[in-house]
Amino acid sequence: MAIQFHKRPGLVAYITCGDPDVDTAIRIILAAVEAGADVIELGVPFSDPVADGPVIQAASERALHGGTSVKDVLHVAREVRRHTDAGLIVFSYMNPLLRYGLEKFCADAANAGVDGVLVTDLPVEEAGPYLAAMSKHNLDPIFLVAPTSPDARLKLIAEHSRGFVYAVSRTGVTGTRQEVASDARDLVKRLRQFTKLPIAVGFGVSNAEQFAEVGRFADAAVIGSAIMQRVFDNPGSEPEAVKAFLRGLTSSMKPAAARKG
Ligand SMILES: O=P(O)(O)OC[C@@H](O)[C@@H](O)c1c[nH]c2ccccc12
Repeated sequence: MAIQFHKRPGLVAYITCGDPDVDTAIRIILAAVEAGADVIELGVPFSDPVADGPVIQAASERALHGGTSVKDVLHVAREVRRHTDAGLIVFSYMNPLLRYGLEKFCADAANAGVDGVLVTDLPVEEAGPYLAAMSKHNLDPIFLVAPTSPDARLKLIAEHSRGFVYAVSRTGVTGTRQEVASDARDLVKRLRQFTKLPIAVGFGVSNAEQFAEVGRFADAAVIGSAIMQRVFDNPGSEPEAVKAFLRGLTSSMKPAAARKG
């Protein structure tokens, strides 16, 4: 098990664990994998999700309302891992992980079959103890870079990243957009100077055209809000709806030389 992209662009699917409930989230994730997702971001719902747009905020609220905890997210990982080798990333704010206990979290995540972790609000400059715990348990630390990150910061992040690097196509919050920001292309180019790891681009990728466009300049595209919108719009048939949507994106993609993280 490792983070690996099989097509170009690779597909990273963000899924809030626990929306509408934990068991359905497991089925949604497996449906996304069947539709071609290489990596799943297992979203830990959090009460103060400052970087999230309205769709993912609402998904988080529903998941919290159902009582979804870090422990549940690790249960999701363990169940999903029984059926697939897809890359599994826990996607969280720092607070829930600290409450769980950082060392215990890393041990339990590795044991559940998780490959990597992305903490949205942890700057690499403050990540010492986190990086040590991650490395001890052989987990890949994934970081976000933004168009506003200066080169020195891109370099630092590249040095501490494993698996892939997540390039946010613009500043602001997550959510669907009309077009993929041209900033994203420049950012990928700048980041490429500092790393050979795959680069995934996210924020505002919501249809087949944008997905293909990202593939022209990056290794993978992240899709979040467009998936969680399908979950919300299709009560009772969430996995089927997500699968149909993602198949529409991946069906025209070509196999690429596999790029290992
Ligand atoms: O929703 P979008 O625009 O498709 O972007 C992916 C994004 O949602 C997902 O990766 C994500 C969820 N929460 C975040 C917080 C910060 C950065 C990124 C994220």
